[in-house]
Amino acid sequence: MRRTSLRKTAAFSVISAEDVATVAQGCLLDEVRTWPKPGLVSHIDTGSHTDMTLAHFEASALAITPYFATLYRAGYAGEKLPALRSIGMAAEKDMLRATGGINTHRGAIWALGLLSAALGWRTAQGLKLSCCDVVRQVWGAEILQTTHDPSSHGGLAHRLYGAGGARIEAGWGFPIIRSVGLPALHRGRELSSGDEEAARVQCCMALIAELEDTNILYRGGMEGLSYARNSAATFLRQGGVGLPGWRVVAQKLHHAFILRKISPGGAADGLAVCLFLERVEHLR
Ligand SMILES: CC(C)(COP(=O)(O)OP(=O)(O)OC[C@H]1O[C@@H](n2cnc3c(N)ncnc32)[C@H](O[C@H]2O[C@H](COP(=O)(O)OP(=O)(O)OP(=O)(O)O)[C@@H](O)[C@H]2O)[C@@H]1O)[C@@H](O)C(=O)NCCC(=O)NCCS
Ligand SMILES: Nc1ncnc2[nH]cnc12
Repeated sequence: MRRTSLRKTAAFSVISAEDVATVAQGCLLDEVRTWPKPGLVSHIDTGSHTDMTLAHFEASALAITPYFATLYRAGYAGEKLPALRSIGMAAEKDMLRATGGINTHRGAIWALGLLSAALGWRTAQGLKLSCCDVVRQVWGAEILQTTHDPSSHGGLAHRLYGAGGARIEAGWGFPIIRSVGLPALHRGRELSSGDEEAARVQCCMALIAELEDTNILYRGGMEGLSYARNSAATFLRQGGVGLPGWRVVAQKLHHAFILRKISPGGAADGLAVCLFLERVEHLR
């Protein structure tokens, strides 16, 4: 396919399918290469996980990259949700093949996949809508109607705790990403005088404090979720990455999550989504 260069319109940039895929890959790699994120895998350690390492995330990110371009093209062609879902499921299969059966990026395929499709849709329509609004307006109703697989971890969290998880966030146009994640990323830069890793930690903590993360619910129940939210909120209240010695505080929290074996996979995906939105919408 012909590669188009970035071209700015009055409100949003036009970005090619290949560029979207490259940006998505960069965001996934930046997410995993952020430390300390409580309970999560990074280049330093494997957090609460005994089955996944940085290498799994890198292999997975490489394997799923082409699907973001495919989803962009599907959005450009005006495809409905079922067509996007079959591409997303093929991406999940390749992820599992690359990781030897480990779920590294299921939530990221979902969110970044829908947003990639939204960028394609918006380019084709020439409309000045944010890609989060495109997801909500074009596919939101269908997304909110999809039923939970009762055997999935998300399905279990929905049945036991009524958690909406990744579907609700996407169906409503990523409200927590927009109202919590992106402002925290910007605030993190201010607090740390532009330290990008610190900004990513601030963003991840803010998302942990707000999201109803089905990974935490699955492993730690409601008690685990309350603990995770409260402790991340305390970190932020105490000054977040603006606090002198914040890395030591964040590292302690990381170890506390590891002791409880909880892992905020939804917040990790949310961090990648915030980076993606900044980069494709040129918010920064
Ligand atoms: C519609 C789906 C989202 C269905 O998924 P599911 O029913 O599982 O729904 P959720 O649990 O809500 O979400 C799936 C993943 O999304 C991440 N997530 C969790 N909470 C939230 C939240 N509140 N908001 C947004 N996103 C959230 C999370 O993904 C991350 O964690 C995974 C790693 O977790 P890990 O701890 O290793 O857990 P497991 O391996 O599962 O178990 P154990 O280790 O504990 O044993 C990793 O994937 C991260 O990305 C949730 O897991 C959707 O997935 C679906 O239908 N997909 C099909 C394809 C499709 O339709 N695509 C559309 C076009 S792209
Ligand atoms: N860095 C990470 N660690 C564990 N689960 C994740 N899901 C997405 N990113 C993750």
